[in-house]
Amino acid sequence: MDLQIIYFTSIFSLITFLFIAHNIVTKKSDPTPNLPPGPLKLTIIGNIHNLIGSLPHHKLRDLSTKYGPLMHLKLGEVSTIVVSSSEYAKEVMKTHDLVFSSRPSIQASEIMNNSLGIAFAPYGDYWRQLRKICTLELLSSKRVQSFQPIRSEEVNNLIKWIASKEGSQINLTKEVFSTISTIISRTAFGKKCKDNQKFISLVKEASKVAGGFNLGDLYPSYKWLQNISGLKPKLEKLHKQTDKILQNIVDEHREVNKSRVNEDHGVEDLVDVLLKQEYCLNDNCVKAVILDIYGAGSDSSASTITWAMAEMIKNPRIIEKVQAEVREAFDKEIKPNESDLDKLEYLKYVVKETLRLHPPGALLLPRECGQTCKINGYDIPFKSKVIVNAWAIGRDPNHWDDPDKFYPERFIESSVDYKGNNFEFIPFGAGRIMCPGVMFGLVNVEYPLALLMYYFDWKLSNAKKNEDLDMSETFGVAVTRKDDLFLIPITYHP
Ligand code: HEM
Repeated sequence: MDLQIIYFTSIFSLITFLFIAHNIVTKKSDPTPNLPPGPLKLTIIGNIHNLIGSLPHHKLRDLSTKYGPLMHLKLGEVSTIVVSSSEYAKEVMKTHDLVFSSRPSIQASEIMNNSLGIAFAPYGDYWRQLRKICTLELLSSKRVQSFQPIRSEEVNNLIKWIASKEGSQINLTKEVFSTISTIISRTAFGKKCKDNQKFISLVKEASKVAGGFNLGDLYPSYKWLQNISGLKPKLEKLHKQTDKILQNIVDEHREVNKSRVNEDHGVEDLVDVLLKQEYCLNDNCVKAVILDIYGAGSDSSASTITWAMAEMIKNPRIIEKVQAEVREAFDKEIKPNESDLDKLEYLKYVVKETLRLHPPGALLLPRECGQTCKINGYDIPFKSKVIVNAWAIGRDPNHWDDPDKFYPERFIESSVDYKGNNFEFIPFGAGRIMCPGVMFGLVNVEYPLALLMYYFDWKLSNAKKNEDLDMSETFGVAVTRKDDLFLIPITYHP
C-alpha cells in the first residue's frame, strides 16, 4: 500500500513538474513574436526568390518601399532584419549598438581564417584588444601620416605611367586598383615582400568568390550544402596560397626584426607593429588582421576613386570646378603634397557625394542580434542577421533633395560628416564596429584624385557624350562599376 502511494505520488509529481516546465519553456519562447513586416515566406527558401533579378541593395530598397524601413525576411533558414532608414539605422547602431555589435559567422571568412581578424571576431575581449590595436597603433593619424612617402611614391608612379600614355586609351579602373592595393600592401608588410603582386591577385580572386550570397550561409544547419556549393574547395585553395605568403611575411619580419633598423623609408610596416604588441597575438591572428586590413582597405578606396572620376566625367561642370581648385592650390607648389589636401574643399565635397551615392559597402558588413530586443514595438529575434542598406539610406528622399543627383554643393555649410553621427550618411558605418580606417581611406582616395585632376584633362575613349557614361554597378565585396572606366588622358601644362 505504502509503495503504491509513493508510486502514484511520484508519477503525479513528475507530471506536474513536466506541465510547469512545459509552460515555462513555451512562455519563454513566444511562438508568435511580433516581427517587422515583410513579404510572404515560402517553405524552405523563405524570401530568397524576392532577391532574384537585380542587385541586392536595389532589390532590398524596392522591397522596403513596400514593407517599410524595418523589414523582416527569411533568407533560407536565416531570420534577417533589413534596415533602410536613418531613423532605424540609429536604433541599431546607436540606441542598441551593444546588442548588434557582433558579425554573423560567414563561411568564407571562416575558411579564410578571418574570424581571428577584427571584422569577424566575435564581440568580446579579443575583439576589443584588436580594435584598440587597430585604432591606436595601426590606423592612428600618426601612423597614416607616416605612410605618406609610400603613398606619394606609388601615386607618382601612376601619374608618370599615365603621362607616358598621353592621348591613348587607358583602363583607369585597373590602374587605380593596382596603385591602391600596392599602397595598402606596402603599408601592411613592406616593400621587400616578393609575393606582393601574387598576394594582391589571390585576395582579388577570393573577394570575387566570396562576394554575394552563398548557399552555405543561407542554410547553416545543412553543412553538406557548404560542400556542394563549390565555394568551399575554391576558398580553401585560395586560403592555402594566401596563408603561405602571409606566413613567409611574418617569418621574414621576425627574422629581420632581430637585427635591423627598419628599411622601408625608415617606416615600420603594420606587421612590425603587430609583432611588437604586448597583447600576445599568435601568427594566425597577425595574418588574419593583415588580411582584414588589406581586404577592407583596397577595393573600397579604389572603387571610390573610380566612381568619383566617373561622376566628374559625367558632369563637366564639376570636373572643371575641381580642376580649377586643385590647379590653383598646386600651381604655386614645387610638388603637390598631401598637406595641401586641406585646401581642397570642393574636392572633399566631391568625395563625400561619391560616398553618398556609391558607398562601396552598400549593405555595410552584416551584424548579428546578440539578444532578443524590441525596436519600435517589433521583436528582433536573437541571432537574426541585420543588414543596413547604407546605399538606400544615402538616397532617401526624406533626407536628401533630388537624391539621385550628383551634387557636391549639397555639403557646403552642412555639418554632415563621416563620424557615424549622421545616420542619413553612413558610408563607413557607425557605432562601435564602424570602419576604423576612415582617415586612411580618405587620404588614399583624396590624394590620388587630386593628382589625377591636377596633371590631366580627361576624355571619354569612345565617341559617347560625357553625360551618357554608363553608371551600372556590380555587387561583390565592394559595389564597383560594372564596366571598367576607360579614359584618355591629356597632360595639363601650367
Ligand atoms: C573609402 C574607403 C572605405 C570605406 C568606404 C570603408 C567602409 C567600411 C564599412 C562600411 C565598414 C563596416 C562598418 C559597419 O558595419 O558599421 C568597414 C569596416 C572596416 N574597415 Fe573600412 N572602409 C574604407 C577603408 C578602409 C581602410 C583603408 C581600412 C584599413 C586600412 C579599413 C578597415 C576596416 C576594418 C578593419 C573594418 C572592420 C571593423 C570592425 O568590424 O570592427 N577600411 N569599412
